[in-house]
Amino acid sequence: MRKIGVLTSGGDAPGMNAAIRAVVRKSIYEGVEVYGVFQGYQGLVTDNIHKLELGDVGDIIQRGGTKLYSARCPEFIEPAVRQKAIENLKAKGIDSLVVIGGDGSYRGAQRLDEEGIKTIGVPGTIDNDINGTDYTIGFDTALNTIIDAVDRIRDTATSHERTFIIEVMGRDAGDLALWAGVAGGAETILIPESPSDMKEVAERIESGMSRGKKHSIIVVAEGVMSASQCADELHKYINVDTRESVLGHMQRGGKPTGQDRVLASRLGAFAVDLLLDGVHGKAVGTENNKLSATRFDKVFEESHMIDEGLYRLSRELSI
Ligand SMILES: Nc1ncnc2c1ncn2[C@@H]1O[C@H](COP(=O)(O)OP(=O)(O)O)[C@@H](O)[C@H]1O
Ligand SMILES: O=P(O)(O)OC[C@H]1O[C@](O)(COP(=O)(O)O)[C@@H](O)[C@@H]1O
Ligand SMILES: [Mg+2]
Repeated sequence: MRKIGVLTSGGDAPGMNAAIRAVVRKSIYEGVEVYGVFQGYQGLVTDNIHKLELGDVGDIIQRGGTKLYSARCPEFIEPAVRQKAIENLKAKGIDSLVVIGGDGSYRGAQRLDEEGIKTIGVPGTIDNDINGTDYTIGFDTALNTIIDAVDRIRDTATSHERTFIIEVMGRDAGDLALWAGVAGGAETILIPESPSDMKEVAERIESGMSRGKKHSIIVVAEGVMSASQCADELHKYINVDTRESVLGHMQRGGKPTGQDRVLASRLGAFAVDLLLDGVHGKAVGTENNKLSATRFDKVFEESHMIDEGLYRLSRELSI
């Protein structure tokens, strides 16, 4: 009988639990034993690996975070450390692994696959910074959390006639900032993929003020600069009353949206299907809403791109 392991790694993302549930239930449905690795790659190394049953993943589809816990395990880049992980898996007869995580986790997954554990990656990160999928699990939930925050901040921005600078997560990617900025009607969106000139930002705010506009919302991706740096930069060109809001980890938690639950369920089950068909060394995703699988080396070939058309639109709609 084949045995499949499953782990979550890197930053937790809403919908990871739904993905774990899908991997576990689909494996058992197919007559395969499934093992949960607790604490990501760290748990592989410390042998924190336990058999899971149907009931172990009951009542989690609606929960944020990850029942298997997550970790960042920098030492996993060392071949000797990974060897220990592989020995732990093989000792339990586990030859296949589903890694639910982000781009960093995929690097570890690729290494494990090359070193003899048949591995499939499932994209779980709020950042939406992975090639080979239209969306990552957790992005939609984080996006909606940010939109809610922007809407609330807008009330105060309007009432007090202030400029608000809202810093959002995304690591080196601007997707969360771009999508939340468009959906929240931000006047300015600053993303790493398209460097902005702060003088021009100040001029746009000034031109809005000359038309009678009294408040302004700037959404800045953490990959560009912090909210306080952004305020300092802005004040070099314009004298406006600013307030900064760093949304932080509230963006990462919370109940997954329907989109994220469905995406996670589809991708988790697909990962099991692929392993049972003998496919490995790939990451699953959806492209144009169809299930897809992309070799890890292809996923890493190019850096993640934002939707240029959406960025252009954001500029056109926020004059
Ligand atoms: N080059 C690499 N080789 C092996 N493992 C890696 C590599 N890069 C990252 N990892 C593992 O993946 C983990 C998660 O990566 P990280 O970038 O923190 O999060 P995410 O997977 O969400 O992007 C790291 O803590 C490390 O254990
Ligand atoms: O929780 P930490 O370790 O402070 O990390 C913060 C980072 O994690 C994220 O929330 C998610 O990133 P990953 O999915 O790559 O782990 C980033 O947006 C952010 O930069
Ligand atoms: Mg990442």
